[in-house]
Amino acid sequence: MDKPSLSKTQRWVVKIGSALLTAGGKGLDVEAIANWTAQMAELRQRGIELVLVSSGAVAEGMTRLGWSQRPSSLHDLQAAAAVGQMGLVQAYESCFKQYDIHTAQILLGHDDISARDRYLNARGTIARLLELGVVPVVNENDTVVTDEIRFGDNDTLGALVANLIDADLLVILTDQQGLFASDPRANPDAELISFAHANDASLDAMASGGSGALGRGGMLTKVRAARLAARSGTHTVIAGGALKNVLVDLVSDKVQGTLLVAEQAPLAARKQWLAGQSQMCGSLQLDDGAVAMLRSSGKSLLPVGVAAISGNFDRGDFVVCVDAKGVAVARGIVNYSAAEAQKIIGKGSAAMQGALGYQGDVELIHRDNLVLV
Ligand SMILES: Nc1ncnc2c1ncn2[C@@H]1O[C@H](COP(=O)(O)OP(=O)(O)O)[C@@H](O)[C@H]1O
Ligand SMILES: N[C@@H](CCC(=O)OP(=O)(O)O)C(=O)O
Repeated sequence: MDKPSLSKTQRWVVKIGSALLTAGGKGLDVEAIANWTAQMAELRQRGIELVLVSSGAVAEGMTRLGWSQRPSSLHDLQAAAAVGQMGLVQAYESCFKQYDIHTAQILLGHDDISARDRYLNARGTIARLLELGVVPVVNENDTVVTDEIRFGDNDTLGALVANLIDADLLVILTDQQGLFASDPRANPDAELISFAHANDASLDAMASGGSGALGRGGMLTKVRAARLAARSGTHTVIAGGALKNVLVDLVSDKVQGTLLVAEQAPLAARKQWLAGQSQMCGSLQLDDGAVAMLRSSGKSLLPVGVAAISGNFDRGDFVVCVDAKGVAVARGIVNYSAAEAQKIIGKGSAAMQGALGYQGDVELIHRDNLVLV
């Protein structure tokens, strides 16, 4: 297996864990946050789009509330998270401000990723923030989640965010230098794994040592996150957050930690996932021009190229695109419900707002959500 070069990666999710952020439970490590921020500002200058997934709300809330032991009651945990989240976003906002970079707070729950209309909204909003040069700071929406539906650890959330935005790279910063052949807290001589395939099943046994006192998932959730990220073609680096230049060095392929490689590139992975969907909720009948355009140019499908629709689909559902004879041409995720689509088909972009009563997406199906059949 060849080692991929990270120098051309363009969209990163950086996940910073509780164990690192809170200096072993002594409050937010502001110096460390300033250091990561400086590195991320440099990465932004080099044109890399960044989404930060930051843990630490519960740990910081505990410090602010004077609690020395992690509470077990759900509402205590949620209260601590709500208090601590303020500290987290304040810290990032003031550090990034020194580099004239805006931050944005995004709190996500399970439904925001699994419900298709919310998924499209989260994806669209994050993409827009990245275009605007903003660094979104993501955490789980701890205040409202229940045990059954919480991600729990932010490694999983980081991977889901990487899937959501088709990131090229997920960087998981933690308190160890990477994945070791066994837990270095129990076995100080364990060897650092520098490079492996994300789907290598032997990694699970190495990572089974549990988490530290403040972290949630330990190394196992990081390995599983790498596997999840690989589904959207995202490579993962697990590295020690305290190491000098750990983020910036990645651009020159200096990986100070463990690189877990995905097999496919993000767009190819997304197209394969789209092609594998079989449950279609409706169909769009395209005019000849739109059929030719889709086949030749790979552009997005605009409402103007659709002659008729059938089925009772919602925003975020899968639909099949057919030609005038009913032959399938493409399939994809539609941006409008059937009722809304009915109002805008055949219309140019300028007329859409009048027909809908609001300004929505200009595409009926975005090119990234469309695959030819
Ligand atoms: N094979 C391993 N290699 C490295 N660390 C491991 C391994 N197995 C278990 N761990 C533990 O995982 C911990 C990091 O996970 P965690 O405490 O959840 O931190 P974070 O808050 O950064 O997610 C390390 O402190 C380490 O003790
Ligand atoms: N949402 C939680 C994060 C949970 C957590 O600690 O995750 P992790 O850092 O991955 O072990 C918080 O901000 O406290």
